[in-house]
Amino acid sequence: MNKILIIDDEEKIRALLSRIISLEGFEVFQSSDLKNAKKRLEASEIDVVISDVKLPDGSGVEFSKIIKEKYPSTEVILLTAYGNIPDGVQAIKNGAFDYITKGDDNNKIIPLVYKAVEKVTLNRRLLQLEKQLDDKQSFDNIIGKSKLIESAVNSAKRVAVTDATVLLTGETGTGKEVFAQAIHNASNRSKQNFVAVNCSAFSKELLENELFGHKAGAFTGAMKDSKGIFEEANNGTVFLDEIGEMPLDLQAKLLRVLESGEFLKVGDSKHTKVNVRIIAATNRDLQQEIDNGNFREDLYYRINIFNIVLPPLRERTSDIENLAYSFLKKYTSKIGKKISSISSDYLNILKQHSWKGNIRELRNIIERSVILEDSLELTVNSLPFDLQQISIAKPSSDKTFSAFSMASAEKIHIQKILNYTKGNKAEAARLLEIGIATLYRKIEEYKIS
Ligand SMILES: Nc1ncnc2c1ncn2[C@@H]1O[C@H](COP(=O)(O)OP(=O)(O)OP(=O)(O)O)[C@@H](O)[C@H]1O
Repeated sequence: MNKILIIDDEEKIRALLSRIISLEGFEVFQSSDLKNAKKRLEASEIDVVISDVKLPDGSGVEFSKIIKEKYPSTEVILLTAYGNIPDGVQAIKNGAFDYITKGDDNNKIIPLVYKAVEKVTLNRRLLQLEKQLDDKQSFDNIIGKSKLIESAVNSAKRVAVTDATVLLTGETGTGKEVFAQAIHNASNRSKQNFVAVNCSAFSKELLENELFGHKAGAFTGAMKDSKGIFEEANNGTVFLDEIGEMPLDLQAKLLRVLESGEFLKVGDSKHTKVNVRIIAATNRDLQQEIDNGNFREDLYYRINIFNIVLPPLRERTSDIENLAYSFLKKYTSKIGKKISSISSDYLNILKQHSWKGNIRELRNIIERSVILEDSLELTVNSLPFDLQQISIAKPSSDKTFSAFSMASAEKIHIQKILNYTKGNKAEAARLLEIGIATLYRKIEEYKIS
């Protein structure tokens, strides 16, 4: 339901406008001043603001500028006083959609609100398309030269040009969505929509509505027919992320779409037919989910026609440096910093970390470092504290040992005790229950300063 905010300090005008606008099926919010209006705008996505010019805490004309800067998709209609055209003109210069004269143009309000709402829908669609262009993924953007990733890319390229259903499996952040988009963009459907839905992000009812859409009157608030993702993506690709989380009865409906291309919108009695390619992804073991009774076996065989396994980052550490440099380039240009290299200590730590969040985690760590780093090189200091701890155990040039060896554990322990005793070696030897000569020998061996 579209949301309209009315800002006017005259209660009668607010109530009148609110009544006629809500009768059209819009959700209306009211505010008597700019302070509360700002709070309302922050609380939920408002489509159209109808604002008086003279308000107790400022001018509606100035406020339209602020709204357009902060919420570019929202449209503003100004209510100007009779004969005060300059206010209206200035408001339009500030980005307002239009203005109407208070009390004089009541019959113009509803048509104008409809036009403004239509413009908001266009604004949002445009923003979404711009975002898609920005994020346009192709196989060229997939970074990695390791055997595992190269084999995944080769399989994906080969299946892209067919119309086969693809199942992408891999831990979170391994690039399943990136691969899905690259497959779509390399397919014959690339000029059509690619629509992604995360099956774990909705309740059963909402997911059904999201996927299949609804007929007007299907439930309270369903004022108009609405298209679901399958209709939006007609002739294109639907990406079903986290398919393992889909409720069982929706799985049955999905199976029907896969088999016949048909589905029922919520509240509809007629089937809708579409032509979509499905790419599904999961980080779950679907075989296990079948055994546990959470996933339909027939659906599994229908989607598991071509499976591509995306490797976790810890199994392709040779790609970490390239990925890190590519994120460094991205974030230095975004944030406007001139950091051009990454220290070898920093890279060593990246190679030893376990990367449970995979590439997404690596991307976030580099972004954080670029923000925090004061020098022209990414250094260990800009890493989160838990990663910095790995540096204590980094391989030394004279004597190499892994982060998990007894030697490195011993070195870390001795270092901690010496820190605790503030460098007092006799006290440290006592706490470590070793002789002072042994402690000196170990300090030298491990090059502890
Ligand atoms: N090979 C790659 N090269 C460059 N960037 C990548 C690569 N793979 C993934 N990324 C980046 O990593 C982040 C996570 O990728 P993506 O969302 O595709 O992962 P996912 O497996 O779908 O995660 P989830 O299971 O949590 O949905 C994105 O920012 C993406 O751009």
